Amino acid sequence: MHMQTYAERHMTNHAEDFSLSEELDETASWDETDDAVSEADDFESGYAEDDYVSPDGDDPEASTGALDLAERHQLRRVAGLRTELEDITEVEYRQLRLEKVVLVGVWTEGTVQDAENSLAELALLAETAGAEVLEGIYQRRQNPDPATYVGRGKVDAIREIVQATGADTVICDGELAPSQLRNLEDRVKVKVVDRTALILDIFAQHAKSKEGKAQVELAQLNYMKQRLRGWGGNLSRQVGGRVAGGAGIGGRGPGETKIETDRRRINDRIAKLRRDLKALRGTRQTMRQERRRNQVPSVAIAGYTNAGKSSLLNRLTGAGVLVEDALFATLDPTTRRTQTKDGRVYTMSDTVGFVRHLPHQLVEAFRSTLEEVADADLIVHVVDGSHPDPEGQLSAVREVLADIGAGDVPELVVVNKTDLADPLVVQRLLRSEPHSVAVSARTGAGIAEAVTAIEGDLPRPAYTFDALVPYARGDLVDRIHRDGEIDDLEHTADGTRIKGRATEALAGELSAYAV
Ligand SMILES: Nc1nc2c(ncn2[C@@H]2O[C@H](COP(=O)(O)OP(=O)(O)OP(=O)(O)O)[C@@H](O)[C@H]2O)c(=O)[nH]1
Ligand SMILES: [Mg+2]
Repeated sequence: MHMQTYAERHMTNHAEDFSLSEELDETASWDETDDAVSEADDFESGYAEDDYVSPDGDDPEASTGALDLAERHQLRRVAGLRTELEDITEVEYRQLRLEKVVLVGVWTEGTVQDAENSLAELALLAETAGAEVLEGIYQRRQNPDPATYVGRGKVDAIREIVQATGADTVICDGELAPSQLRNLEDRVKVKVVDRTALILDIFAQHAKSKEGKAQVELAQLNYMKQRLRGWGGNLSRQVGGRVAGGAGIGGRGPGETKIETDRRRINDRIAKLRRDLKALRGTRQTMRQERRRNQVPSVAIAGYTNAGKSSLLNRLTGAGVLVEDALFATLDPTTRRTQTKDGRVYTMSDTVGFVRHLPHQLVEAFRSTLEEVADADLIVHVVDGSHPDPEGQLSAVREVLADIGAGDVPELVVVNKTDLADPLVVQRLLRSEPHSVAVSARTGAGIAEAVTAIEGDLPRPAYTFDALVPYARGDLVDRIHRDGEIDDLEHTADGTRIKGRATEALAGELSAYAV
């Protein structure tokens, strides 16, 4: 898509229009307090039918393959409106149908450059979700307004921009309280969504596997549950008027009873998704245990979205994973078996990209996927050296890593896109990150060094041995090549004399031939 060019193409900086001196704003708030959802999740009730995910479904490790872009874009248009509950989720999330949007940010700290980067990222997210960005504006304020996010005086200015540009949606650069969304909608007269909803929408569009879809839906429902009442009134107006053409879904007036029903159904659905995910997790754990039993080392490629993680996996293993200039192209982890130069087998996995302020609902829902990162023997942390703020991306990723318990896993920083990046920036990153290499996944520059660094970081087999393996046991020699490390090998009259390191199981078998 439009990575580097967005800002030049579209962005209108209205920071000056919005006076830089903080308006001493009205402090009164006209809205009720945010709804707290008191109902506990009901794990026992729920639907008996098992129509969504089944534990024996997709192999979670199977490659999702190179997914055709056209096919994916089609997915977004297919609305499977099967039940009333799905009506809500589909309409609110999968089918946000953001067409023409105005972006609004509140800039509370950092430099002008930070504020612009943040809005440029929001624009990329919006474009990834399928929207056309008409205008991006931000306001300098000490804090977002508790009632309307931007200062109330500025809400009128936004309404004017919306009217002048013909936008149908306003996207705010943060996570807003339900009341803020409602108040803004009331005053700007079009749909208002926040960054969290936008990211959830992209995930919903991109999820392919059963597990991925279930994880995203769980995150969406948790997000929506807190906003039922907040959005109830506006929902019928928005959906009825704009999306559904006044009929069908939008025809329902979501009264208080309706909201209670919806809430109960959401809780039921959440309970079911959790059960399904637990079953899927079982399959995944079995595989992981299998790997661990055989002591196959694992490498997880992690990093900011669009850093080039999938490109690197392809370059290193020929995996053929989807690569796209879009945010969150990869949602379903792909694992590949590969070998060191001396023949040791290890696995390498691609993972979902991270982003600043990754919605906590997503971190929660994707926890089982992310746990694989925490479980890895090495994290290859890919960072886009050509991005305006690579250091910011490194620390945003490390925050998520710490959050999922991967803070202590050894890390190799791979500065990617050196073909595009400013060499001075690359040098700066290599200096500030002591354990790092620079590569271009596109041209292949630096890949050999990266491989050497990765192989050097793999855990070594724990047991040393010195054995004389008879020629009849060629199978053992093969296994030493695959699972062990060879320091010295010599063909003698009586067999192959090998010194090296092996896993516990292999060392046990070799003890019969110990010298
Ligand atoms: N110029 C250049 N572009 C690259 C390089 N590596 C990746 N890209 C491009 O960057 C974009 C993102 O690459 P991906 O490999 O999909 O990135 P990712 O980190 O897997 O992204 P997500 O899965 O969306 O989080 C694609 O357009 C790639 O072609 C590189 O070394 N140089
Ligand atoms: Mg990817």
